[in-house]
Amino acid sequence: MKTLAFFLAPARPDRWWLRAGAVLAILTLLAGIGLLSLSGWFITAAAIAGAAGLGRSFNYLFASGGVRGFAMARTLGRYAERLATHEATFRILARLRLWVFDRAAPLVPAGLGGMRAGDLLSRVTGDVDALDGLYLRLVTPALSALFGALAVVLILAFTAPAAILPVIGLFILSGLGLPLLAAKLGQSAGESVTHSASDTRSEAADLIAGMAELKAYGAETAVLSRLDAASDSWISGQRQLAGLALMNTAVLAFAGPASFVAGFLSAAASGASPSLAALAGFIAFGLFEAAAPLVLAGEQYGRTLSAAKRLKALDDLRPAMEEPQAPLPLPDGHDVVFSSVGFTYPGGQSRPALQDVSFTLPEGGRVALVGASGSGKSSIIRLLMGFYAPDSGDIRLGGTDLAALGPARTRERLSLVDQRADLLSTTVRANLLLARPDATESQLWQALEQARAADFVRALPDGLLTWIGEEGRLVSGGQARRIALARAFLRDAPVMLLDEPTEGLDSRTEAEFLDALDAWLDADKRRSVLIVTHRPALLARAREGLVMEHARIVQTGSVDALTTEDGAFNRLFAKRL
Ligand SMILES: Nc1ncnc2c1ncn2[C@@H]1O[C@H](COP(=O)(O)OP(=O)(O)OP(=O)(O)O)[C@@H](O)[C@H]1O
Repeated sequence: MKTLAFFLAPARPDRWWLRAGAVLAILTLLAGIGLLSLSGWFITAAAIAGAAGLGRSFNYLFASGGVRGFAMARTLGRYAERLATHEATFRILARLRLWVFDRAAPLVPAGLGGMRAGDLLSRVTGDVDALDGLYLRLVTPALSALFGALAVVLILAFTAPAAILPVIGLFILSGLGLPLLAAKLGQSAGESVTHSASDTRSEAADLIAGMAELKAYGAETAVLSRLDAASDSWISGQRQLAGLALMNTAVLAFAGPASFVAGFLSAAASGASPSLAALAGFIAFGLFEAAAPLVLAGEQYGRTLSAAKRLKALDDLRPAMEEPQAPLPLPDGHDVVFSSVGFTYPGGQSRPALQDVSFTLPEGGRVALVGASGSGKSSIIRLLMGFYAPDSGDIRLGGTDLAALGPARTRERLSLVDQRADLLSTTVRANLLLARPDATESQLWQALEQARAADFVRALPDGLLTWIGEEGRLVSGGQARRIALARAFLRDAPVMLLDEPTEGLDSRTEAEFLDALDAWLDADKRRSVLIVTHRPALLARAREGLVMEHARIVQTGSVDALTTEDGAFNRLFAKRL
């Protein structure tokens, strides 16, 4: 219950829609009770009056007007209630989706807190949707059932008091007992539906993302069989819930008339006239309408609760580096200083990724970071980008500790291009605008010119508006890298971080990429670059070199000096340069 209560808070901004929905639901229920009881009483009384020959003295007009009034109120009320509650629910769910995204986004650089991408997708879609059970089927129907029951007690107190106990007793059984039973019986099936839906999406996402590799190794059968198992379990959970729904429908179909009989007989037994006994019976039958949505809420309870738990779990995950409460303003300078930085990946091997790492990337500096695979080069970039926080030592930008600036502010001064050149599956233009949403057309073309990408973008079928495919698969690796570089130029942050940016490119494309970079650096002498590389061509463009071995910086100096010294650098590069 605490978990569900947590999700009432996001409903606050739409509380007036919910309240309007609840009031309309109560009015609709009362109109339904009025319609059934008045028409039941009217028919019985008219029949008795007719049989006794009192037809003319009976007030048909009053009763038939009332029946029409209630019928119209009920129809209009139901329509307006659906509008209000659905409006509220869709607004709340839209806000919840953003809430999930806001919780997940800071986790992304450090790996989604152990979640799979499909699992996150399932939380944003299926789990958020399942919470409609809370707003639509639990809160409003429970309120209307409560008020409906109170109104019925009041009416019966004046008409057939003896019927109060059996009618309310039966209503408690069907409106509280049955939903609780349904919740108990449906809990494990509901949980299974939530989890297996997520597993199915995760397996499907993995299958699609890795289709080429899986096909190449003939390994798709294993993933397909996991997908089959997850989807079988999803279907079986849904089948159990459908079975439960069927059973509840049957019980409800029996309980409705039973309420009528209980109301009628108890009123008649206490000496009420046949028309008043019929009134009591139909009141009980009308009130019974409020029980059905509660039973549905009970059926869905397991699913709603497990979805709420999975969403709440996101709130408990903390990003590896949190934003400070009050981030300091960005300093004027942007020299980067690592001082005795130590870092071990959370949940990774206990071996540190960085140990006692100290170096400076001064304004205007061009520093290459080299070292064997796994020595810790990319970890330096990840810490500087604020994806993780150092365990010891500190990192400063323009003299201010990154912890005090926070990752978001720090990144305003940094641009990152790595070998994956992460491009979104959208147009060239939209990819560029990520770096500067208000960039003009001419600024976009200028950045493309700078990155030596303008010619091929012009030659694309729709130019800037060409869709570049999933993760940029419809452009070549070199073109994708140059679009990413143009994006970094457009951002115009003074510190450029390049992680193996030309890996996999031929030497001509690599030279074009580096010429573009050189021209950008030369245009403002305060611009600096840190290049992680194994490639001699990139080293030639750097002035300083840092050599890493086993998580430590073991050698520093100008690239020329490093090539002549007998040390770690030469062990890595001497043969290649
Ligand atoms: N997300 C992670 N979780 C746990 N350990 C990690 C993670 N990323 C890297 N490591 C470990 O940290 C160490 C340094 O990795 P890092 O990626 O910084 O090396 P690198 O020098 O950039 O290697 P490469 O040249 O192959 O990219 C390695 O031992 C690696 O296994």
